[in-house]
Amino acid sequence: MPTITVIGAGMAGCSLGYLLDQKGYDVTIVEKDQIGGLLREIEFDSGYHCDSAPHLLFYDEEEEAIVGELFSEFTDLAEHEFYAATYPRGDLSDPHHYPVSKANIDKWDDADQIRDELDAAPGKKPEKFFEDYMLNQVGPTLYERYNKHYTKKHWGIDPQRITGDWFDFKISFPESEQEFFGGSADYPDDKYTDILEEMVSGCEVVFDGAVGLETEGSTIRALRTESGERIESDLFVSTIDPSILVDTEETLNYRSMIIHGMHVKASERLFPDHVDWGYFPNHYEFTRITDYEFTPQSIPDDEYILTIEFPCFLDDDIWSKPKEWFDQYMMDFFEEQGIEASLVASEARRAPRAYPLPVTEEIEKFERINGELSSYENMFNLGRVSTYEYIWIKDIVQQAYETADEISEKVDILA
Ligand SMILES: O=c1ccn([C@@H]2O[C@H](COP(=O)(O)OP(=O)(O)O[C@H]3O[C@@H]([C@H](O)CO)[C@H](O)[C@H]3O)[C@@H](O)[C@H]2O)c(=O)[nH]1
Repeated sequence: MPTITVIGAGMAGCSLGYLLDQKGYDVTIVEKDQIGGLLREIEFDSGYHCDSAPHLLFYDEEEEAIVGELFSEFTDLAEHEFYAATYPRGDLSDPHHYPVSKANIDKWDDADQIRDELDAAPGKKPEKFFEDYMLNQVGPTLYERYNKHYTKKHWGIDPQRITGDWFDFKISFPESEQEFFGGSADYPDDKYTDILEEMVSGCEVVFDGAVGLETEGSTIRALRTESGERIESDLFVSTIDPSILVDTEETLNYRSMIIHGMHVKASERLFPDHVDWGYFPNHYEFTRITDYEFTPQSIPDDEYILTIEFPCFLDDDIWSKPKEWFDQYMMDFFEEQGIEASLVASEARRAPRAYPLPVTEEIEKFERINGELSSYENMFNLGRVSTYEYIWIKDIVQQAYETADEISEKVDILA
């Protein structure tokens, strides 16, 4: 039986490791940090937990049921109707619907002008860049208030340059308030960390960082690691940044995220009762606050488990701020909002490669770097970081099933 080395133990590496182990292959997973990647829960000293951002399992039940089926092998899934709000004035007493709905228009003094702009806008049509796509649908005023600054803050790039195939999937403009993805999503009863650890229980997990490849012609012979090991294998699968593995002077940029987890005691809930998270397009350095009341843990009535997301690049000052800075930033926010809050526990989780950048130059750079990797006959890749695509858990699981099948075909050819 051929040996397979999977690089990275996040959602992509763990789901593939599980599927390959089920097929009876001898799988080694090489992970430089801990199993779970970005899905790993933040564990507070107070005994509570939350994932690092809301990682919802949303999928089309007809076309994409496989993600639900995979998770159901490890946990019960609770269906939940997720609602979001947005706070364009930065004021918690003034929630607007997210997805931004036409009903929000009445909240503005210049509602008539906004309606005129909507009438004049051409409506939804395919566009290469985010700004054009949004302006077509909502006109300049709504775009400015709800999308432009949020998008700039989230990605750190001028929205005029942001491209992608995700606009239609991520952005809608309904008549009135609706659930986040226009339908319910699942959330696991068990922790993601435990689920992913169970997924790889049949694989050998080596905790070491990958640093490069040892190759011979078009074949990879071994993975080289930080500790100086050579891990030989017949087949390799990467779920990590390709610039780490190939010999290149170029580095690939990702948008990083500090996800600040907080357990607070507070005088009131931040959002309306049915709302799970809030967006802050303007005014604050963070993009989104999530309230983890929907998780299966009993949190006292006046206590809240929150994550607050601060996007940045690795060379921005904020990336290296200590956790106390984020605590203070949020305590000031609560005070400004008239909420009396005290901190029970907190942790700042840092995700250096949270999002591939949806701009032409970076995508072209990725293609140059990844070109070398994909030229090796015994290398496969999947996952958001390694394919440099803004994809979600449902897509990663789909890729894992497809990669497992491709690997089986390859094994048959090798045999
Ligand atoms: O107020 C806003 C909010 C967003 N946008 C635009 O939408 C883009 C996507 O934002 P969002 O959907 O919040 O992005 P993200 O992928 O981080 O989060 C979603 O995915 C799941 C989860 O991470 C996967 O399970 C999460 O639950 C979702 O929120 C943004 O770039 C803006 O361009 C806006 O304009 N205004």
